Amino acid sequence: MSDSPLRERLMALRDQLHHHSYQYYVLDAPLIPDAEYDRLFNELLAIETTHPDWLAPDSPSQRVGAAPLPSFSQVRHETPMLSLDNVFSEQELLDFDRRVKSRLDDGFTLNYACEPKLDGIAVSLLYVDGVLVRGATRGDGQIGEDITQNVKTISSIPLRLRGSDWPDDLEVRGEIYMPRAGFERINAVARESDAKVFVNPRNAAAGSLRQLDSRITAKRPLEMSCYGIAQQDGDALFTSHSEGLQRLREWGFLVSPELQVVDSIEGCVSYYHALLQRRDSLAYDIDGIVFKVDSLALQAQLGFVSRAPRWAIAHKFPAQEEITVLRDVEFQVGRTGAVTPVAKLEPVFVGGVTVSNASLHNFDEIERLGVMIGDAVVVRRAGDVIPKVVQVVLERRPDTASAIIAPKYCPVCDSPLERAPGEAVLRCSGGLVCGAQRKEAIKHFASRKAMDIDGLGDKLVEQFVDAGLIETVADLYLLTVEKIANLERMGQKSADNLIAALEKSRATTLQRFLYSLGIREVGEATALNLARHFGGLPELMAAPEEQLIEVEDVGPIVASHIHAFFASEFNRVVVRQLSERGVHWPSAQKLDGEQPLAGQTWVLTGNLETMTRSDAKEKLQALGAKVASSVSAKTDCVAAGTSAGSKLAKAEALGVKVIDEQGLLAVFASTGSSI
Ligand SMILES: NC(=O)c1ccc[n+]([C@@H]2O[C@H](COP(=O)([O-])OP(=O)(O)OC[C@H]3O[C@@H](n4cnc5c(N)ncnc54)[C@H](O)[C@@H]3O)[C@@H](O)[C@H]2O)c1
Ligand SMILES: [Zn+2]
Repeated sequence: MSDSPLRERLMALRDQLHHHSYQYYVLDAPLIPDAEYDRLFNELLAIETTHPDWLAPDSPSQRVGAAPLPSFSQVRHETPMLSLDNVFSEQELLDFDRRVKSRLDDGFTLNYACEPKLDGIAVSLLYVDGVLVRGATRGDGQIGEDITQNVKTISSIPLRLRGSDWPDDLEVRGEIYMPRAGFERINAVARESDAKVFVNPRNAAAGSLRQLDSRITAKRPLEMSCYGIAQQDGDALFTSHSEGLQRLREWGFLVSPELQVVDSIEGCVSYYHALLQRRDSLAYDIDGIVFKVDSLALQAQLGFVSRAPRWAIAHKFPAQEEITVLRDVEFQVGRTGAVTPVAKLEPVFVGGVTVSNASLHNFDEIERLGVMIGDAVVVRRAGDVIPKVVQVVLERRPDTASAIIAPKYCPVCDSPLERAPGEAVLRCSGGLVCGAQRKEAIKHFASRKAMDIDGLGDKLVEQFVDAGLIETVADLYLLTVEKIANLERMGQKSADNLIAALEKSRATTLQRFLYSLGIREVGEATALNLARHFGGLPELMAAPEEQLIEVEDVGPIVASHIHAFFASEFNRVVVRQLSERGVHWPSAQKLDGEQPLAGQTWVLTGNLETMTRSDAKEKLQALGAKVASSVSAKTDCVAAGTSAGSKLAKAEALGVKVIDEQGLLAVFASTGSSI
């Protein structure tokens, strides 16, 4: 390459890096992942190293951070706040060690302090006479932002120092960060309320800290870990960096418990590997390790270059966020029928593994991200959580990008998908017909509070389904000892027991049976209410939604789930087969015997003296009656208190039986029900 295209590249890199620094440092709105920024930065460094004459004072390589936001008051740092040089390989780390040694006068003892490199934002705290007087961001290294009110809200920052041996003026430096759990929590809340979702914990920490209203900062889960003291002229309180950190601990600061001092670069290498191993299990994000020459005298010999000290180096970990291309979106059906969009990615190495699938949560998330097929996206894999698409790199969207279309039918069973109003999740309406939901449906059917089939655990259900012995819950009642005795881990005795348990489970109650069908949002309590209300299955299956809503605790959503379940031909067949294969329960008549008012519809109106309307309603329901809110020809009885109005009139017009409060009390008394 001739000089001029290379110089053009250099200029383009400078422009890009300036732009991305501004987005990252000033606006807290990075457009690309750090790994991409680092690649561009290193490319710039490489060009500037081979062409030192092209170096310019305003090159990103010569600068720290970016200018502070004008909305904050400015703070001038007495001692500049610098950045750190990075290395990405062991070889480069060894080179650093050689450079350090070559610059030191003979006869030195070289120890390194090793610390995690927390991924947050650099902050300076100023204490005068032991009292916190100022907090500031790094800004461009010379001038930062005054965030005193905000740092005061962070509980790990002492407002007053402990002990008494601190210097009159003390400037402490450290990193304010957001632990991962707190980050997940505030993002979950933000998603619910359609507020700003942060890309990563570092971005969340920066956005939370640089608030003009400190009450917002106070609500954010921030911490500060301290890693240094700005050097003051003359006063030598201690001789090493690690000793200084020890003092900071005594004065009440949080200093990383991972701090270690080693006596060789080999020690640094082992420290790096040990912490990299534990990276996922730490409570916060770290993006590498910082190694510092421990002796303050040796640090002074080494000094600084424009943007970083010569006595420290950051050894970066593999990136937890990378840029890749979204090739396609696939839809997976989970065990509850929830359909999740899964991003199919150009394979990319991120968070220590090669990732080719990532979660997109649901359609709300797809809309929030504004992501399209073909987009360049940022994938994040941190901790042990599944990789996620967290951002679209809009500036790299190709012309060919295409919208992600929500499927209308289940990719597994072809049943229509539905999305309840206000819900982000698409669901397969197939119920038992859906292969994806089948195993879970059968496990639920067999469980203790459902059909209570003793011995039919999750493993066995999977085995039966995988062996093709059963497809639906009704098939369970076609199993025989001969069919199952030869299965792996089964044997004659277990087979006998299981068939006996199946036989026993045939006699059940309507409530259990309804619960066991696994209709969405029909738990035990709702199943009981349904059984009481309708008395029999045919009545329930025939009930329109308006009638279902009359059942206690059944709202429009549950009613629509129940209705949809029984509207499915497949489900109706399974229910019929279950009945044909011997599943039964006491009939409504029998229930009538237990519940004196079963099958009756009552209406309450007017004011009652001796009880509240809701007490009366509960009592009637306990006796088996359905309590409706309006009178019709089907109403069996109206209990009218004083000042009853239109309902009473209607009852009289229709010739429906009417009783007063005394009459109602008499009914309760005669049924042995007390109030
Ligand atoms: N995505 C983007 O668009 C974009 C833009 C600009 C910068 N960046 C990222 O920002 C980083 C560069 O920023 P930088 O100049 O702050 O440098 P840096 O983060 O690489 O290193 C210096 C910083 O490390 C921090 N640090 C954490 N633990 C420390 C410890 N124990 N001792 C000393 N310092 C510690 C301090 O805040 C210090 O200022 C890179 O990772 C880069 O990718 C990204
Ligand atoms: Zn399905």
